[in-house]
Amino acid sequence: MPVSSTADDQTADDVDGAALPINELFYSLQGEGKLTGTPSVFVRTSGCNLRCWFCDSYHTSWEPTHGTMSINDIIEGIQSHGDADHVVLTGGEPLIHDEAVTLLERLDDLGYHTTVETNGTIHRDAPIDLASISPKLASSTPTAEKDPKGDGEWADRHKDRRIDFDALGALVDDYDTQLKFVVTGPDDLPEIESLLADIRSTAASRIPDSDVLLMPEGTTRDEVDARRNEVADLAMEYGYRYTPRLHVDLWNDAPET
Ligand SMILES: C[S@@+](CC[C@H](N)C(=O)[O-])C[C@H]1O[C@@H](n2cnc3c(N)ncnc32)[C@H](O)[C@@H]1O
Ligand SMILES: Nc1nc2[nH]cc(C(=O)O)c2c(=O)[nH]1
Ligand code: SF4
Ligand SMILES: [Mg+2]
Repeated sequence: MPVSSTADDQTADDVDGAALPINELFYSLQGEGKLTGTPSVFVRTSGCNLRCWFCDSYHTSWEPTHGTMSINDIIEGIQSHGDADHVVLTGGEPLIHDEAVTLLERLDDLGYHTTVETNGTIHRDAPIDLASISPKLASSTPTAEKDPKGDGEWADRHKDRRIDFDALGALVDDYDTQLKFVVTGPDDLPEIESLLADIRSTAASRIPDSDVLLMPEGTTRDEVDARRNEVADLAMEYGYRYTPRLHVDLWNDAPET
C-alpha cells in the first residue's frame, strides 16, 4: 500500500466522494475470535483514538500511514478475492471514520458477512454482522516505561478514553457481539470480571460467558508461545472462551496476514 499521507484522529479527505484512509487490504484467514479459520478479506483503516503500548498495527496508531481509497476502489479490491464472502473491517479504529458506515452499507447490499474489529469506544448505526469488541484494560496503557515511541504522552488520553459504557452497551444491544480481551497475565482477570459486570448491567441483552473471549497478548510467535497456556488455563478457570491468534501461529508477524 503506497504511503501518501498520515492519519491520526482525523477522518479521510473526502475529495471525490466517500473515501477511507487504508493502511492495507488483504486476503487471509480470520485469526481471532468465533470465526477463526474463516477465509476473509481484511480492510485495515488508519488512525486510532487510543494508543495501546502493545498495538500490533503500529502504522495505524502510533505512526499512522495510509493511501486514501474511494469506497468503490475498496469494494473492487474486496471483489478481486472472488472466493471470499466474509469481510473484516479493522484498523486502527475503523469506527472513528464516518465513511466506515457507507462501506458497511455497500458490503451489506452485496451480501457480504461483515465483522468489525473495534475497541468499543464508539457506537455507529451500520449493518454489522459481528461486532468484535476488544475493550482495552489498564494493562494496555502506554506508560512512560512501555511507550513504544515517546515518554508516556498518550497515557492520560488513553486512560480517559479506553472505556465508554454507553458505547459498549449500545454495541452489545444492537449487534451480534463477541467481547475479546487481550490478556497479558492473571492480574487482568479481576478487571475483566468487573468490566463485564458493568457492561452486563448497562446492556439490555444477555452476554453469555461463551461470547467472552480471552486472547493472549503477543505480536510474534515467541510472544504468543510464552503466554498461550497461561491464558488457556485462565479461560478454563473463569469459564470464558479462549481464542488463539491463528495468523501469528501460521505467519508470525508478517504484514498482510
Ligand atoms: C489492531 S486492533 C484494531 C481494532 C481496534 N482498534 C481494537 O483494538 O479492537 C485488532 C485486534 O488486535 C488486538 N491486538 C492488538 N495488539 C495486540 C497484541 N499485541 N496482542 C494481542 N492482540 C492484540 C486488538 O485487541 C484487537 O482485538
Ligand atoms: N488473520 C488475521 N486475523 C485477524 N483478526 C483480527 C485482526 C485485526 O488486526 O483486526 C486480524 C489480522 O490482522 N489478521
Ligand atoms: S485500540 Fe486497537 S488499533 Fe488502537 S492502539 Fe489499541 S490495539 Fe491498536
Ligand atoms: Mg491484527
